[in-house]
Amino acid sequence: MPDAGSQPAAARAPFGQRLAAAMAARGPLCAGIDPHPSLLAEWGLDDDVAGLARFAHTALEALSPVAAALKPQVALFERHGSRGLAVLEELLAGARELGVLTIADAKRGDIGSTMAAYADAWLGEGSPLAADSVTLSPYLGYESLRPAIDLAKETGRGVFVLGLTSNPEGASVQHVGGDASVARRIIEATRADNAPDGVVPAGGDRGLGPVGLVIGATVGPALEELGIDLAATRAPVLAPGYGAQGATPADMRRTFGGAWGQVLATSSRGILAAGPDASRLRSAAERARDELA
Ligand SMILES: O=c1ccn([C@@H]2O[C@H](COP(=O)(O)O)[C@@H](O)[C@H]2O)c(=O)[nH]1
Repeated sequence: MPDAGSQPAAARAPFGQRLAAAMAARGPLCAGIDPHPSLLAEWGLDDDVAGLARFAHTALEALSPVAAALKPQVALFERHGSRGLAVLEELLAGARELGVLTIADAKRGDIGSTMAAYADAWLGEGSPLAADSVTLSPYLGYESLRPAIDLAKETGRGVFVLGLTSNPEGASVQHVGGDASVARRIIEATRADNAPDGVVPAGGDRGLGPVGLVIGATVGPALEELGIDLAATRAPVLAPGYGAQGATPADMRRTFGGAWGQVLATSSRGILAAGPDASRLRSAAERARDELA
């Protein structure tokens, strides 16, 4: 595989430390790069590979200085075929050069043997699609994700496992069962993986580990209702739902309570609607970052 120009794994600090440093320096905003057909049209671009490349380049240059991380939505590159994925590779390489962390929102999940191939693609040294982290779906069981979790730890990268998603349909699977809910089991499973040297810390220690969680900003009181102690997991929390899906900073502070320091709020359409002008795009991201902080 061609080398993607990344640092050797040995020289890379653990993902949790790198993310915490980025959040301390730039605030708790992750800017989503979601080139929806409707946004391409609003930006005066064609829904083709050239339009996609222009969109990705503009978003990268405008948003990198103000976001702790960028989150390209993989599906919106995949819909352009192999040339769309080539644009994503260029975007990931550009983010590395600009020193901004990336979260490939691919939501991968499969039996362990296939999961190892997904891990190689999104987290492997020298893979052209390697990002700093990738989103994973635990529907086949948390342990089926092991190859990706282990590779993330080895390479100083991270994963974000779907816990409580922001869409209204998620509750019918994730919230059922109270204390024994799927969401609670998945979320609690991250705790052991985020414990340094296998020691599970007492609640209150906020040093972030490599295994993050996706918890929607829209889930309201679900964490409390399901008896979930997010702070004890030391998981970085990627929170979609802020912006276009309606959650406000006040909603998020109520939802995440004492775990707020772990939360990286992500917004895509809410920021991207300000394009294509790069300075307006950057201002929209700055406003989002400031109201979150
Ligand atoms: O529970 C989830 C998991 C992932 N997402 C993704 O986040 C962005 C949200 O985009 P907005 O335009 O800010 O609504 C998008 O890429 C989703 O696929 C999510 O929304 N909810």
